[in-house]
Amino acid sequence: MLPFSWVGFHVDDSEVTLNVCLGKEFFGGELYFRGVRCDKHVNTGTHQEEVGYYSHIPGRAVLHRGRHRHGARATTSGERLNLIMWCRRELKRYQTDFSSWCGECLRRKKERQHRAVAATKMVYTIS
Ligand SMILES: O=C(O)CCC(=O)C(=O)O
Ligand SMILES: [Fe+2]
Repeated sequence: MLPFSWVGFHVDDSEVTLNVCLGKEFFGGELYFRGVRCDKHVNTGTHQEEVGYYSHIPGRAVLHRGRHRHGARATTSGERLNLIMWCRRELKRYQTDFSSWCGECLRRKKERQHRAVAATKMVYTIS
């Protein structure tokens, strides 16, 4: 058993993480999620729609992207036992560019597209 009851905010060094709750009886220990990020944007702010929670249930698992920023709240009583599998393809093929998964990259790309469309509309309106 780990000598602490909470896990700080982080991303996993994995492409996909499988987190299986094995038991036992406990209160607390919820996971909180704050959006997928690449290395460049890992410390950027969280948008309201990216806030999510997952309460562990013994016998159930959650599968999430390693780059999905998360942490675990304190287990306030009892004992929580989880099996965590950090999964990725073989090391030499490990994907390090997560920009296509990153919520911040996607948001910025969308903003650029909107600005381009707005600029095009302005050109058509003026001419
Ligand atoms: O305690 C948990 O359920 C999450 C642990 C975790 O995120 C990790 O070990 O990477
Ligand atoms: Fe984790």
